[in-house]
Amino acid sequence: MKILSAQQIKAADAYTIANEPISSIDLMERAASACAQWISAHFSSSETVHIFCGKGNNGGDGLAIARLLWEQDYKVQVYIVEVSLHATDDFTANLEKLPIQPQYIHASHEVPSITTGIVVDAILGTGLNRPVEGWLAGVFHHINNLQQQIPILSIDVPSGMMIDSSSEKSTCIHARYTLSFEVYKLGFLLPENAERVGEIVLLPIGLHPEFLQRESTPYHIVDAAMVRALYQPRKSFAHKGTYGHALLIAGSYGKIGAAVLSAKACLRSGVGLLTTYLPSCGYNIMQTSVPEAMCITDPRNELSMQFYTLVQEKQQYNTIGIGPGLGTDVSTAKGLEKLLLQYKQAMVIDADALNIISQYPRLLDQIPANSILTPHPKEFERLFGATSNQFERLSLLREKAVQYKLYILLKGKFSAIACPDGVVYFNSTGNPGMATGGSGDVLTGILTGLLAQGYQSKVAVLLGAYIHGAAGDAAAEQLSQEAMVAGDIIDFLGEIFKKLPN
Ligand SMILES: NC(=O)C1=CN([C@@H]2O[C@H](COP(=O)(O)OP(=O)(O)OC[C@H]3O[C@@H](n4cnc5c(N)ncnc54)[C@H](OP(=O)(O)O)[C@@H]3O)[C@@H](O)[C@H]2O)[C@H](O)CC1
Ligand SMILES: [K+]
Repeated sequence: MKILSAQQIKAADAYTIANEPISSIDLMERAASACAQWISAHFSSSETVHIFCGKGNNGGDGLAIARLLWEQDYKVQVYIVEVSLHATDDFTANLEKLPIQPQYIHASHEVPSITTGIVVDAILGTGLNRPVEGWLAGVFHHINNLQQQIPILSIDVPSGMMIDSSSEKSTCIHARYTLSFEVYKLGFLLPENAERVGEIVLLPIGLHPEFLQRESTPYHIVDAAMVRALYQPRKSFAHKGTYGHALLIAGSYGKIGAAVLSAKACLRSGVGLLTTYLPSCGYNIMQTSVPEAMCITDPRNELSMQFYTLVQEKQQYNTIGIGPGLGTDVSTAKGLEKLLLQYKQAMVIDADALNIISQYPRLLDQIPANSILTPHPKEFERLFGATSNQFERLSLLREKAVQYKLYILLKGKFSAIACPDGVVYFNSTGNPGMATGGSGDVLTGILTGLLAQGYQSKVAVLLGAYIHGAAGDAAAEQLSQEAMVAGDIIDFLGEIFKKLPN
């Protein structure tokens, strides 16, 4: 699914009006009725609905929602926040049709104290063109300070939030739900806005499919439909050689668990054969807990230069996953450098392997093209430097993926996957229960398994990120976000793979 900018959404609006064709006021009515329907499906008509409207089209939506809910016997209060002198035509048309008397607000102290019901925020939408400050910021603070039990529903966008740039300097409404039209907005997907958007509900409003199809954007969402199209069912005449041989280089004294989790996830993702390369202290643990994996050990407790020799001698590995629990010992760093000089196929690089690379940045140039890097935000910062906000970090992510011809998966609620062509995909699965030790090791295992069995890097990283999050969602559903651990993600992989065929 495409993510459009504010400008593109405006163009989609205009294209729909001209080519469906539909009048602008009827398109607003369609948007408002989608919201009113959602509200009536989720809140009883005994609730008073307090609707705050600006004077643009977002406010117009609010007025139309007010009328539609009033017609369904909701008690409705409308407050018009005088954000500007100018009102749009569709706002004015809906004001004329409003069956109740609105109250006007020109100062923050005029916000009523609301103790029951629900609040609808239709003050500002995608037309925001500067940070919210002054008395309007005061109005937003008043609304945000309403008692916790009063849900705030933002229409299209939480008022005050920029959708294409950072809103750190803007005062924003903090919504419990954002009822947004047709497409995800980029700002929703970045952590700086997590507290502002709340739960995102996408409501289709019939924007013209032709426009949505032909418009190009560097930002996309990985959804179930995309993943089903990427998935390749196994061939009926397959043998274990058909699905590749992966090498997983992982573990150090005290962190063999990371290697075990990664190895299990790799095997549960369909790899034909797996060899793990571990420090000798991990041998018994790996052979006992993952009997399906072959095991080669390094005599030291840290993985040393010897692992490069091993790869050099045995070129049969279809891919290599390196990093989980590895440690950053100097001998390991030397081994990694030698490995990068020798091995030229796409590989998966995670955790301490990334930390080593950030200590020796020259190694970035040695990483085979189309490899997959999976940093969390701190690792990303160590690798590529700090940025002043998350939109800038996103630009840097794209820039580095293009520069080094890599797939870089920046972990987060919506993990951002930047590709060598500069396109970014946001994963839509996963939950906070996955913020637990070992989740990343599981992801490395899945990605290594998919790459080894012949998926192209792009497919492997999109499919892998989605499956990882979906298995985490299934685990949380059954066990709770609190009680689930990383190993549970592996246990639910099968359930997700079963759902993939079209
Ligand atoms: N295609 C769709 O998805 C549809 C969207 N609809 C709704 O329309 C809004 C966008 O409406 P628009 O009129 O373009 O913009 P807003 O309502 O968000 O803003 C209106 C004016 O507010 C002023 N403004 C901007 N920033 C600030 C600020 N920081 N402080 C105060 N005022 C501000 C600005 O006017 P100025 O003259 O003051 O510059 C804006 O013009 C979209 O979000 C949907 O809700 C349609 O209803 C259906 C189709
Ligand atoms: K809004």
